[in-house]
Amino acid sequence: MTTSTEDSASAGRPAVRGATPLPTARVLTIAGTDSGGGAGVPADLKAMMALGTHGMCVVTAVTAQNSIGVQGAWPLPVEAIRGQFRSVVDDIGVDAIKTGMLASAEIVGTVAELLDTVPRREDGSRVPVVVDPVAMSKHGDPLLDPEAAASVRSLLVPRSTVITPNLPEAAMLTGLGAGAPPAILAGALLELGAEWVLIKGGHREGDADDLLVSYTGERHLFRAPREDNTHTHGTGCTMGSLIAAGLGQGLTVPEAVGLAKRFMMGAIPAGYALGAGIGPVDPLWHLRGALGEGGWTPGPGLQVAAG
Ligand SMILES: Nc1ncnc2c1ncn2[C@@H]1O[C@H](COP(=O)(O)OP(=O)(O)O)[C@@H](O)[C@H]1O
Ligand SMILES: Cc1ncc(COP(=O)(O)O)c(N)n1
Repeated sequence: MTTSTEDSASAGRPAVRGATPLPTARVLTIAGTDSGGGAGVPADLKAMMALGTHGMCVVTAVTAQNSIGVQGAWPLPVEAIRGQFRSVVDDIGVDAIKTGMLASAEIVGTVAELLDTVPRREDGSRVPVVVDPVAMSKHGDPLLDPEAAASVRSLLVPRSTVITPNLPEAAMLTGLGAGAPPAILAGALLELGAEWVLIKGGHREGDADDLLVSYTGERHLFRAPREDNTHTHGTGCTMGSLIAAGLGQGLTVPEAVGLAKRFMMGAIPAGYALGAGIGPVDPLWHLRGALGEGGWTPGPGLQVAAG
């Protein structure tokens, strides 16, 4: 989208100089909201924007949530989920999709059905789908009905390009203990039909290493030291959305995970205190320096000419 001062349609209006580059990809999150702004849809949209993509959302559930916990959760009727999805996909289109909190077996089934309606890309390949199998908040509050785990396993895992469980989620989906080695957990998820599995290391002891494996036997270990910051609300949502943003821009799965992991190493130390509990990770950490001491000033790409 470029705005030209010569454009006759803009005659008489203030001229906007400098082209605003088109976002490089349209990325959709299908997830729950977090009224506290730290996880779920707000985190996803911030992360998608952080990598320069256009973020969009299909809200599955509304949560009353803050730094202390989840005080309430209201799944939306499936018609509302179908309606949002059709609005986005049928007009705007999508280059990558990420799923987060899906709340119930009925919603998981609806989302699986909707994913099958996404048009293929020009080269005939499927639009990549990142499945973050959100089951519980950092405070330990449930975000998925226990009986819905079976639907995630049978309907969503086989439709994923990459599934990104933390250790407890991997244990829930495989029936193995959270103490099982990441390679064993990943192998069991590949058997359920995932193309790629990323076992995240946020919940383990020691370093925050993440293991990525593919059904073809490719294996990558993304190593990172554990940051001594308790303000990690939204890390999983942010990571999944960054991966989707990378895939939407044409990166391979290992490239997108590598980019996301490097980006998280800036976002996690920048997590900040908010409320009395766990504050949010900061997907926009890289903009902070640019804001300057005196507050925001227009950058060179956005200059509004006088009159
Ligand atoms: N304290 C930490 N230091 C460094 N990396 C972390 C930390 N906590 C989480 N991560 C990383 O953040 C990403 C999200 O993981 P995780 O926190 O396990 O997800 P979730 O929010 O789903 O539980 C992973 O790359 C993980 O390794
Ligand atoms: C709506 C919603 N989606 C996902 C999470 C998980 O995020 P976290 O594990 O950081 O609490 C959450 N708390 N709320």
